[in-house]
Amino acid sequence: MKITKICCIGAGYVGGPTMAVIAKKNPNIKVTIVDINEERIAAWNDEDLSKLPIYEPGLAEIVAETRGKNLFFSTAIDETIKESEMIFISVNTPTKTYGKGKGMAADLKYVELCARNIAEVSTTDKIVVEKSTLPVRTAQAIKSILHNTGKDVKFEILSNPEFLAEGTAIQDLLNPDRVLIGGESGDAIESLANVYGSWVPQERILRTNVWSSELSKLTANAFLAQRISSINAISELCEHTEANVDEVAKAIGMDSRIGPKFLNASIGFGGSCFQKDILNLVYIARSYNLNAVADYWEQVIILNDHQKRRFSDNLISTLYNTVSGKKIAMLGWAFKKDTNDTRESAAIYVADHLLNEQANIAVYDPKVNNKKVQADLNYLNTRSEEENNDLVKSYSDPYETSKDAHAIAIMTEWDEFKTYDWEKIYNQMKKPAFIFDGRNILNKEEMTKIGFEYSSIGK
Ligand SMILES: NC(=O)C1=CN([C@@H]2O[C@H](COP(=O)(O)OP(=O)(O)OC[C@H]3O[C@@H](n4cnc5c(N)ncnc54)[C@H](O)[C@@H]3O)[C@@H](O)[C@H]2O)C=CC1
Ligand SMILES: O=C(O)[C@H]1O[C@H](OP(=O)(O)OP(=O)(O)OC[C@H]2O[C@@H](n3ccc(=O)[nH]c3=O)[C@H](O)[C@@H]2O)[C@H](O)[C@@H](O)[C@@H]1O
Repeated sequence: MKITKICCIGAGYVGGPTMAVIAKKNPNIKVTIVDINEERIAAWNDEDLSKLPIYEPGLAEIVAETRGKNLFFSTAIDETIKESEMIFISVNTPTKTYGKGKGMAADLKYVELCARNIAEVSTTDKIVVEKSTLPVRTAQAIKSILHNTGKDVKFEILSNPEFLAEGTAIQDLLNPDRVLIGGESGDAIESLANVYGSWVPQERILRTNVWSSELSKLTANAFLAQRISSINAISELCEHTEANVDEVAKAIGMDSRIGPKFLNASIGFGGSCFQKDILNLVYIARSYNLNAVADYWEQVIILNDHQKRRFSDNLISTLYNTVSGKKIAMLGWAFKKDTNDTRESAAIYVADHLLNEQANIAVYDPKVNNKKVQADLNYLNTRSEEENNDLVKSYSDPYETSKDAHAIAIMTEWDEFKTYDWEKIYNQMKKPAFIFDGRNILNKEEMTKIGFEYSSIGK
C-alpha cells in the first residue's frame, strides 16, 4: 500500500518525537498526531516552541521545520483515522492499578479503546501499527476487535516497538541501531519499511513475526535494566570492600562481550518503562506458570528498590540518624538528564522516605516545576497534599536551593551540576556540609578539598 497519510494516536514522549522525525524524513507523507488531551495538543501547537509539552534536545527544531507543512497536531481523532492509510497506536500502557494483575500487568484499556475507535470509524483498508509497548500476544486482541467489525474493511496489524531513550530521542530516531517490524503480511511490512527506509539503511530494518517483535521489546528493556541492577548490586559490595565501582565497570566493560555502555552505578533506575515492562514480563511468565523465569526477572526490580532505599537510609544515618526539621537540597528531580519526564524517578521515592523522617526538602531541577514535584508526591498518597506542600519547596536557583541546607542529594546527572561554584555552595550550607552524589558526577577529591563530607555510590 502506498502511504500518503499517517495518523498517530497518542501525542506523548514516543508519538511526538517519532512522528516528528517520520514527517521530517518523508516530506510527501502527511503525518497527523491526535490525542484526547486537548491541553497537550494545544501545547504542541503553541507558537512558542519552549512551551512544547516535551523537552527533548533537537525536537523543537524539527517541529519548527515540519509543523503546518506535513506534521499536524489535532484532537480530530475520527477524521484523522478515516483519512489515513497507516495508523500508529502510541498511547500509554501503564501498570494496572486495579483488578486482576494489579501492580504487575500492563493496563491495555487505552490500546483497546484505540482499536475500537479505529474499527468504528474506518471506511477504507488500514495498516494498524502497535507502537506502544505491549505484552506478547496483544496483537491477537487488536486483531480480534478489528476483524469483527462486520464491515468490508481490511486491517493489517504490525508490531513496531520503539527503542528510543528520553533525552536522546531525536538522535536515537535519526540513527537507530535497528527498527523492528513484526507482522504477517509482507506487503504491510514493506509499506512500513518504506516509511523508515527514507533514512534508515535496509539492513537495520529487521522483519520478524509479530510475537517475536512484541516480546523483543520487553526483553530489551529487561536486559538493559538488568545491567543497571547488576552494577548497582556490585556498587554495594564495593562500598564494603574498598573496591571502586567506576573502576570495576571500566574493567569489565572493556571485555567486548560485556561492553562499556549502561554500567553507570546510580541511585536506581527510573522512567516510565523499565519497571512497568519488567513487571509485565514477570506477570506474563507467571501466567504461564514459569515461576523460575518470573522470579529471575523480578529480582531486577527488587534490587532497584533496595538501591533507592539504601541511598536514603545512608543519608539519614550519616546525618546522625535524624533528618527531622533539616533542610535537604535535592538537585534534580527528572528520572535522567535532558528530559522533563519524572515518571518513576528515584527522586520521588527518596524524597518520600526523607519526608517520612520529617525532613524539609528543597528541590531544583532545570526542567521540572513545583507543580510536577507536588503532583508526583501526592500521587504516592503517603501524606496529605498540605503536608507535601509545607515540607517540599522548589526553587529556580541551585544556590538558593542549597542555602542553609544540611545536605545536598544529587538525584539527576544534569551536566550543569558539574559547573557550579561548589565553594560558594559550601560556604552557605550548615556544617558539616554533606553531599550524597547519587549519580557519581562530582569529583570526590575536589569536594573533600573544599570541605564537604562527600559520599557517592559504590566507592
Ligand atoms: N517514554 C518512552 O521513552 C518510551 C515509551 N514507550 C512506550 O510507548 C507508549 C507511549 O509512551 P509515552 O509516549 O511515554 O506515553 P505518554 O503518556 O507520554 O503519551 C501517551 C498519550 O496517549 C494519549 N491517549 C491515551 N489514550 C488515548 C486515546 N484513546 N485516544 C487518543 N489519545 C490517547 C494520552 O492522552 C497521552 O498524551 C507506552 O506503551 C510506552 O511503554 C516505548 C519506548 C520509549
Ligand atoms: O521503553 C522505553 O521507554 C525506553 O526505556 C529506556 O529508555 P529511558 O527509560 O528513556 O532512559 P534510559 O537511558 O534507559 O535510562 C533509564 C534509567 O536508568 C538509569 N541508568 C541508565 C544507565 C545507566 O548506566 N545507569 C542508570 O542508572 C537512568 O538514569 C534512568 O533513570 C531504554 O533505554 C529505551 O531503549 C526504551 O525505548
